[in-house]
Amino acid sequence: MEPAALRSGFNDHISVDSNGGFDCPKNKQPFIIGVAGGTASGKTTVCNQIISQLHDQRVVLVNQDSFYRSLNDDQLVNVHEYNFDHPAAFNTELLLSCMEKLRRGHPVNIPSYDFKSHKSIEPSRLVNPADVIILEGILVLHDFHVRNLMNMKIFVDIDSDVRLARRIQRDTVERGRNIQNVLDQYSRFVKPSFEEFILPSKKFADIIIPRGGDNDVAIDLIVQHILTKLGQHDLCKIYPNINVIFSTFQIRGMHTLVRDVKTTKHDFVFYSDRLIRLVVEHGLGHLPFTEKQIITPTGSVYSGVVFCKRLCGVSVIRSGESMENALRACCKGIKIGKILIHGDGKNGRQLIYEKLPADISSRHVLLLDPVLASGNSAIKAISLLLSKGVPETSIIFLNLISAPEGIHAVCRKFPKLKIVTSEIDSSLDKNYGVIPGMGEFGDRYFGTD
Ligand SMILES: Nc1ncnc2c1ncn2[C@@H]1O[C@H](COP(=O)(O)OP(=O)(O)O)[C@@H](O)[C@H]1O
Ligand SMILES: Nc1ccn([C@@H]2O[C@H](COP(=O)(O)O)[C@@H](O)[C@H]2O)c(=O)n1
Ligand SMILES: [Mg+2]
Repeated sequence: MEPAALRSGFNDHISVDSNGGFDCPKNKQPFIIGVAGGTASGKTTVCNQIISQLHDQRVVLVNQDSFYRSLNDDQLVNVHEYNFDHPAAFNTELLLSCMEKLRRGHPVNIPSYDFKSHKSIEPSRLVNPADVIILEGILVLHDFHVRNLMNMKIFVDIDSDVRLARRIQRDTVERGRNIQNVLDQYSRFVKPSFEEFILPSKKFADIIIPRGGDNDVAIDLIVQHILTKLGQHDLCKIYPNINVIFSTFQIRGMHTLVRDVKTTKHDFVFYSDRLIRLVVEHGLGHLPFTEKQIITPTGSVYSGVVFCKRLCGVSVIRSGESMENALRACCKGIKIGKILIHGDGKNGRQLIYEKLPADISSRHVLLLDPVLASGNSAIKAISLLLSKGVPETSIIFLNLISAPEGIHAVCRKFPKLKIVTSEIDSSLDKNYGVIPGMGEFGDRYFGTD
């Protein structure tokens, strides 16, 4: 098996501004999963099943229960009056600061909570940073700030009678309660708070698991999704609209050649063309299709699909023109428009020239530019397409390399378009050139350097 960095084709030393949230460039962003659901729905059970299937990954489980506020003496005397199912019962500030530290790659002490004494107890638990952090608890999808930390939100959904039966069983055996206590607490606090706070948070879930820990298929799908995300670049975890083509040694070899300053113009063009062709083919895979059955020469039925016909290319002059041949080779007779944007440095991009198909608003658009650097040119080009009536969802931006800065800029502004790239680089230099990059693509491709 290839190392993760090789599989995803990225360079590890990401450094992103404070908005991006990385303050520890060598640490990869963990994949954070929130698991909510009513009491005794099977949250802890589901999390343990996910963790056991992720065997050789670094995973930590954080329980919201650990952040219950300790009761004081007055509260302990009247413990039956206390609502443990209200958001105020938790120290959410402390939970947030612990999660934030873990997210930034720092170890953290998580309090230990005792359900019998209703207090935090010593020792606390030292939790080390991990690739996957699972936060589970009744209200983890209730608070906006907690929810915002998550890359994947799960709600465990189980019939309330089953939950009550399991809660009676668990609380009498494990939490030192008697049946009457459990039933009183349930009708007085647990059920009303479930209806007021927990159930409404279900709408924020990406995945709802019926039957909890009995749902092997759901757990298997979740594990597969996590494994896919772990093999991806951090930015793909943040922005689901980025697609980095699956890296192979062939692709790494081609990148090695086109990035090498010593590579001749002839080889640069040859290997760039090969990479461009792969990106174009991958991009075409994101277009819609319709199903079609045909008869083969053996008289058999083949259930296939028909390509999307309403599409066009738009190249950003001049480097984008290097991608036109590959697009023409894949899509016979495709219309290709052109945009010329001028501008130096970080700000100020000016549209100098445009020639676009008159009916572009009804077409899917493959926007061609081999390098996404600061994102300013891309934003100008995409804004022009939108002003022509092209829906954001109909734009696929194809490039060979992308800088994190450009990805942040484009994906934040246009969260519905797709970017298809072959590698994500480390950063931009002070002149807004991509690092490690491949130099001035247009000059190297057209031989004007
Ligand atoms: N699928 C299941 N079948 C039977 N018992 C279960 C199942 N899932 C959980 N339980 C039991 O129900 C109780 C509550 O489950 P738990 O995972 O602790 O729920 P939660 O964390 O949501 O409160 C526990 O005693 C657990 O062993
Ligand atoms: N001292 C406490 C603290 C919490 N509870 C109950 O625990 C439930 C949350 O834990 P789950 O594992 O069931 O999610 C919650 O419903 C509280 O009522 C308690 O009884 N005593
Ligand atoms: Mg639990």
